[in-house]
Amino acid sequence: MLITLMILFPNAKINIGLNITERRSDGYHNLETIFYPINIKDALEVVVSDELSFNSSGLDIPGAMEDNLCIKGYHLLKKNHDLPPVSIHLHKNIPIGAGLGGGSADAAFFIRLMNQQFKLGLSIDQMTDHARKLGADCAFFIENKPVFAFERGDEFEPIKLDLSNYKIVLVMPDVHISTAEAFRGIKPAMVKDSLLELIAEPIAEWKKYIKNDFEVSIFKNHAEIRGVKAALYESGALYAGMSGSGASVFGIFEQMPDLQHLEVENQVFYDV
Ligand SMILES: C[C@@](CO)(OP(=O)(O)O)[C@H](O)COP(=O)(O)OP(=O)(O)OC[C@H]1O[C@@H](n2ccc(N)nc2=O)[C@H](O)[C@@H]1O
Ligand SMILES: Nc1ncnc2c1ncn2[C@@H]1O[C@H](COP(=O)(O)OP(=O)(O)O)[C@@H](O)[C@H]1O
Repeated sequence: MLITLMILFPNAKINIGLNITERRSDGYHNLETIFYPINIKDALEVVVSDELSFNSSGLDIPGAMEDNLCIKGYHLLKKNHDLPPVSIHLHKNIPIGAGLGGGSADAAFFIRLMNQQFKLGLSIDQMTDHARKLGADCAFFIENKPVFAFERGDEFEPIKLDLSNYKIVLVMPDVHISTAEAFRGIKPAMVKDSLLELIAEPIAEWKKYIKNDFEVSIFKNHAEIRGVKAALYESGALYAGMSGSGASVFGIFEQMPDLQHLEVENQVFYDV
């Protein structure tokens, strides 16, 4: 039997700023945010097989196999394409319930992998359309480049933002927050200055203007997450903020920091 094997490495993202501007009639919210890819990765392997299967190693993924976003991606593509059964293996390394979009990244990379492997002929726009059906931030991971995102967070404008000369440190407190839970604490409000303009300011200025609307309610209920952000600023961050709906918090530094202000139970990813 011919075994066809392919492996991709889905990466996480951070949100630099997040304004939740309006409640929509479809149950979602309009928002604006900057998505920036970071270097924390899963490993996703797909092998042609006799039947569709999914298994994982690494971090435990909550939910049944059918709930996994890779399997949902398979069924979505199968509606329009003649696909063979595949066996999917995911090594999970991106923290879950962290605001890092790990599940969405897996699904988007799965679509890319299937498109390539089975020559489905899907354009970037067609893959992006498929991805946004699986989750609002899934669409970002098709192109996986820094963007200003708006509407449900699934419409994009590319931005020129390169943080490769800085050190990004990501801290994952021992708390997991679901996106739906985080939205329950939100009162949407329009903004005076768009993030698209603010992000062009020098990084050292960002802390004066750029905020994440989820922080207000999440910090009220989880003082430890607020503490992580404070510790990152005490350690010299030019900018620090919670990513997405939390619970991870990142700091952008000029040099690798000494994180002595941080509680030891937090998991730290250096230079992501
Ligand atoms: C809000 C963000 C910002 O990055 O949070 P994170 O998940 O990254 O933390 C994302 O866009 C999330 O994307 P994703 O996690 O794919 O969201 P989905 O699965 O589509 O939605 C989960 C739930 O969040 C709420 N939701 C999500 C996106 C949005 N623009 N408005 C919403 O109200 C809805 O209640 C929805 O049922
Ligand atoms: N491949 C996957 N990896 C992680 N979580 C997944 C995956 N597929 C489905 N999920 C579900 O999505 C939920 C949140 O996923 P994740 O994208 O990691 O969090 P966040 O939205 O905070 O970035 C998990 O609780 C899990 O039930």
